[in-house]
Amino acid sequence: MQPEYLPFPALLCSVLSISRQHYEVTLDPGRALLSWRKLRPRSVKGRTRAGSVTVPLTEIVSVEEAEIDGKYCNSMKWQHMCKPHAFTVRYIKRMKKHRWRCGEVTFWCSEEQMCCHWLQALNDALNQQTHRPKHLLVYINPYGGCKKGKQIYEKKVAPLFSAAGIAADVVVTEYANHARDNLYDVNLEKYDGIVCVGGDGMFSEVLHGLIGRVQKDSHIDHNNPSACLSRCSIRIGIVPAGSTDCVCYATVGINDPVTSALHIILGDCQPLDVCSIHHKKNFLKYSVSLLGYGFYGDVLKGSENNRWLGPARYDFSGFKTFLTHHWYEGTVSFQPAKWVIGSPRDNKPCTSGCHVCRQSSKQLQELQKEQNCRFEHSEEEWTTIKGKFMAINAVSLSCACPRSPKGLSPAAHLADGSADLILVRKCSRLNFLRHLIRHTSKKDQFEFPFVEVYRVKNFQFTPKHFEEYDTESTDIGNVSKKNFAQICTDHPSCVCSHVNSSWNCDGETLDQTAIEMSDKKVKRRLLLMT
Ligand SMILES: CCCCCCCCCCCCC/C=C/[C@@H](O)[C@H](COP(=O)(O)O)NC(=O)CCCCC
Ligand SMILES: Nc1ncnc2c1ncn2[C@@H]1O[C@H](COP(=O)(O)OP(=O)(O)O)[C@@H](O)[C@H]1O
Ligand SMILES: [Ca+2]
Repeated sequence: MQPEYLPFPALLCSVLSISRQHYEVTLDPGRALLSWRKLRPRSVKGRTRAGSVTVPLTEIVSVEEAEIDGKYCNSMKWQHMCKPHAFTVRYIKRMKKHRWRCGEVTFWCSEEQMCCHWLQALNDALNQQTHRPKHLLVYINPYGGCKKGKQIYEKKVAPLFSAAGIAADVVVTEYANHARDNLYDVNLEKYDGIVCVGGDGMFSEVLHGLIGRVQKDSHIDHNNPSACLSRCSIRIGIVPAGSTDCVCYATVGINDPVTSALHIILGDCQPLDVCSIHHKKNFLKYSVSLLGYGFYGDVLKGSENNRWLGPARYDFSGFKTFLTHHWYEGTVSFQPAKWVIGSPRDNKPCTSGCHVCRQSSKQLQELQKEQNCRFEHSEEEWTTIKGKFMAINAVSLSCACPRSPKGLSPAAHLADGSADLILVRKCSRLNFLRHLIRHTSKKDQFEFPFVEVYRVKNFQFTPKHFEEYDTESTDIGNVSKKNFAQICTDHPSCVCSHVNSSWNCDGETLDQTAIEMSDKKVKRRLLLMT
């Protein structure tokens, strides 16, 4: 049978076979769809099965000529054909809860010419997807999460990359910060994207390497809190293999390596807010997920010696930290993010293509143009709150993760240029437990008199003992440490070890407790391939 073909990109329609059944197969370049429909639908219990499948061309993973083994050639079915020809299409199958799988279908053609024509048309359609990566640099942390990063990549991700014709240069890290250091030397122009196989800590390492490298190449001093950073044009993809995986979960909706690999193959792209943390004029770190003092800082500190427990170290340490029930005194000051159109109390989570992010970042860009990027000098009011806190959390995204599917701030936006600042004031142990439990249910965790949440563009925190013993010295950390040591010597029986907590910055402990965080957006935005 001759295909009704017209020159590409006209519609292509043929009768082909799938598993010995005849199907009408249509490639509609105008609507960017590939569909197949059974020609003789079978009746099951009196009902006719539709037997029709439609796949957007943007969701085709690969197209290749099928291997035809002897079994098929000798089968009765194909004896009437002098030589059967077939091609296989791999495509995205959407499952429940944002999970993706790779579906596969082999179409059998009666003639070689027809098969070639279909292969040509489908490959032309795939070649038009120019945003798809062809060459990736992959960093695997073999010690993250359950120590299965290498296995996950080799078994679940590499075969998909290879089927999609993606070349990957793989580096299995040998020490912490190996990937970060490597990114300063590597020829980035060779790659369309970087993939990190690991958790939030590993993502943060790659992010620091990439942002740092780009700033170094552009001679930008990241120690200057008001400097406008150069934009990174290369994307980072995450294959989840860590303990929390909240960057992956909050962007993709699930922490599943196959789903992430498929998003990477399609070249999906999600901008992400990145904030920078400084202590006086010294750059400390960037953060994309949680910057937490008090409860989450203590959970992280307590988990460090129990890394052998894998992801369970956080549960163990979380339980112990909850029992100790420490609160910390200090001053938080912040400026609200006035350009945003959403609020942390909204009830819609941010998803890909979110209009709140689009609108907010448009308004932010206009504001930045007006202010010529000098955010720190804007005249807007600072709100100052002095108090005793169980936890101070600043999140640039929801921080949804398997432990808390809606996250620390369910309505936080991935790319609106703001962070949500959550203040949990000193409260009873029972009340704190009620607040924590709400993270695991649909109930509002902010609906307590001791919890406040603000959408901010920046904030500063000074622990009480820094306020009292701070000097004008630039080396504030050392001066305050000295003073702090003195308090402890003066009061051997006091609870000084509990006077200060530490900051948990995307799973890393910061050396400083007095910090300034600013969320400059747009210029610091990375493209995240998830
Ligand atoms: C009684 C039930 C209480 C349940 C409370 C659940 C609250 C969970 C909130 C989780 C927030 C996670 C924020 C993410 C932080 C990550 O960046 C960080 C590093 O991740 P990784 O590199 O993958 O290890 N993870 C953490 O700091 C762990 C926090 C765990 C808190 C229990
Ligand atoms: N080969 C390695 N050995 C030890 N630590 C490493 C190695 N590679 C990366 N790291 C560090 O491990 C930390 C945690 O990694 P991550 O993948 O986030 O695991 P987890 O989610 O279990 O914390 C990161 O801060 C990263 O810098
Ligand atoms: Ca945000």
